[in-house]
Parts: sequence; structure tokens; C-alpha cells
Amino acid sequence: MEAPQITIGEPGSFAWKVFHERHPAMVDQVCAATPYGPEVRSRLAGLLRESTAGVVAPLDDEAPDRERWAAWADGQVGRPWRECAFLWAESYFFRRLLAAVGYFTPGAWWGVDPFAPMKTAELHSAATTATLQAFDALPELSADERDAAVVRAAVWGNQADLAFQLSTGVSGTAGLVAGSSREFWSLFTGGGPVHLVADNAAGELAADLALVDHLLTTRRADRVVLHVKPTPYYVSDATPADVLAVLRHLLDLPGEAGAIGQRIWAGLRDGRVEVRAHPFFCAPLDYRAMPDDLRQEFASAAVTVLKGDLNYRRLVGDRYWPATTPFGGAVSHFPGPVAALRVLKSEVVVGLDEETVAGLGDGAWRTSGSHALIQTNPPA
Ligand SMILES: O=P(O)(O)OC[C@H]1O[C@](O)(CO)[C@@H](O)[C@@H]1O
Repeated sequence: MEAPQITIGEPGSFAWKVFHERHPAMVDQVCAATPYGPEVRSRLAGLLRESTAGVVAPLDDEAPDRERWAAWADGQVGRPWRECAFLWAESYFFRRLLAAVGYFTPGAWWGVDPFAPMKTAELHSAATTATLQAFDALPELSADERDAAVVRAAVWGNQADLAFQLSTGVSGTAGLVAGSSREFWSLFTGGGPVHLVADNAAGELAADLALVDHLLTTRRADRVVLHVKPTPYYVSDATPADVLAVLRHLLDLPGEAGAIGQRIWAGLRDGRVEVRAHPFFCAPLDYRAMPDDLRQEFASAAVTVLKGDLNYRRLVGDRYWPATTPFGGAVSHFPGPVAALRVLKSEVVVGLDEETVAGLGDGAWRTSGSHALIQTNPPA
């Protein structure tokens, strides 16, 4: 039987707090970062009111994705937001936020990413700078150590606000609740295309590019498809523009970070690296509902790597699963071998053993970003 779906209506729950506490703070941040006029600010205030106390309104823009979203919103428009599934509601909120800031309307803010200032600040932050400098240690490591370091960087890069360790030190892995770099690498049995479904821009994306580079240089992949979001989403999610921004940033750096940037640049030019932005990556649905073209792509991949918390929720289903629910069963719908690399930032988790769960205590570990996991199917 399926576990209960997470909705946003339970006062005090994690999902409720995202709408009632995080979203107002995020809108303040968006309005401080770009000089939006009174109309935009009033639309944003209206969206906050509607999504915390009202019913779901339809889209009222003429964006190219309108029809697609109308289908995805079927059955939700007119419902009280509090009854909506967390996964659906959060995605729709971001789509409505883009419309509210004029992202789809010819005019001053047409195509302007409201989150770009935050992503740029993160790319130039001390934490990201330290991470990129740590790449210099990579060539000195043994092959096993390098395997472990690159995976550790990709996992903990998802912990947006913390620099992670690329050295062979243990600090970055102290909070792994499942899996290991060895389990991750055991999925790669030789060549073929690897798909990496990216999450956040800036530091996490830089670590993901280091993973792409490592997949290619160690010949675990002969080609890597990097999937990003077609439009700005969940504040820091990577879009094609963010890939280019991170790549240019890497190219300006000395040492291994610059060398990785050059190899990825060359890979893009010769087709060994491809960036795609399928509309489904901004869909308010889980991966069971993926369209056939995407399903076929993942079916033909040697391995698909899914980064981050939201991709995990979409992979296993955004439900209150018992934490010991087998990962293999939860992802059996996925059309090929899959690995999840994720810092825990929401209530959803599966695939833990009973001892681990007992040792973790109360539920704070699920949402605080202090713990991470590496899970694969088929398992090692
Ligand atoms: O960037 P990530 O790892 O996908 O995390 C995003 C997570 O943040 C939230 O938006 C709010 O915590 C979650 O709903 C979501 O799963």
C-alpha cells in the first residue's frame, strides 16, 4: 500500500513551514535583489496570500508552456492550496512566481531570472571558492581516493550553504545515512551514456561538472547528458544559463578547476557532453509520470544519476514512507539503473536500515541538511 501523500495543510509541518515561512522570506529576497515595481510586488504579495490562505488560481499568462501547465494543473485549480500535495503545490508556486515577476511577458523583466543574483553570489562565495580550490588536490590522489572525493563533492555540494571536503578527510561523510562511494561506482560497469540530472547551480553544479569530467576521464562513460531546468526554479536550480556561468567561472580559475572547465568545454564542443532542459524537469509530478521521450532516454542510459532532494522526492514519491521501505521497490518504476546523491532536506526517505533509523533519534535529521545518502538500484 502507498504511504500517505505529503500535503501543505498541516500547520507546523515541514511543508506548511515552506509555504508560511520560507516563501515570504524568499519573496523578500527576490524583491531586494531586483528593482521590481509596485505591480510586480503586489502580484507577489497576492501569490503569497493565495498560496497560504486561498484557492489555486489558474495561470493568466501567455507563456509557451501554458498548455502543458494547464494539463499538469488539471484538477487542482479551484482547490484550497492547503489540500494540495506538497510536490505539486511547490512547483506550481514557482511557476506562478515567474509569471508574477514578468518572466514570460514582453517588457523589462522578460526572461530575467529573479534568482540570478543569489546564484551569482553563491558562485563567488567563500564556500564555493574553497571548494573549487580543493579540486587542486584531485590529481595527487590515488584512483580510489579520487573516486571517493569526487562523489563526496557531488553529494555534499547539495548542501547548498556548506563547503564540502574534497580531500580524503572524513568530515564530509560523517552524516551519510546510507551508501558509499564504492556502492555508487559499482553501478558503472563499462562505458555507455550516463545521464546526470543536476540540481542546484553554482557550487553544486561545479562539483557535478567535476563528476562529469571524472566519468569521462575514467571511461565510466563515453558520453554524459547533463539535464537542467528549462526555467528558473526552486531558487537555485540550474538552468542552461547557469551551466554556462559556472563553466566560464571555472575557465577563469587556475589549477584543476580550470582544467576541469577546459575539458568540459571541449566535451561540449565534440558532443561527449550534452546539456538538455526537458520541460518535465519543472513538472509538478513525480518521475512515474515522466513522458515517453524522457523514459526512453533514461532507458538507454548506462546509469542515471539524480542529484538533490527534490529529484529524490520525485523519484521515490513525495510520501510519508517508513524510512525502512526498500529503495529498490520505491524506484522499480525507473526505466534503468539509477543512483541518488542527496542531502536530506525534506521528510521523505526510504532505504535505511532499522539500526540506522534507531540511531538517528527524532526527525530533525530528515530536514536539517546535516545528513546525506547515496542509494543505487540495482544495489551493490
Ligand atoms: O535543492 P534540493 O536539494 O532539491 O532541495 C530543495 C528542497 O528544498 C525545499 O524546497 C524546501 O526545503 C524542498 O521542498 C526541496 O525538496
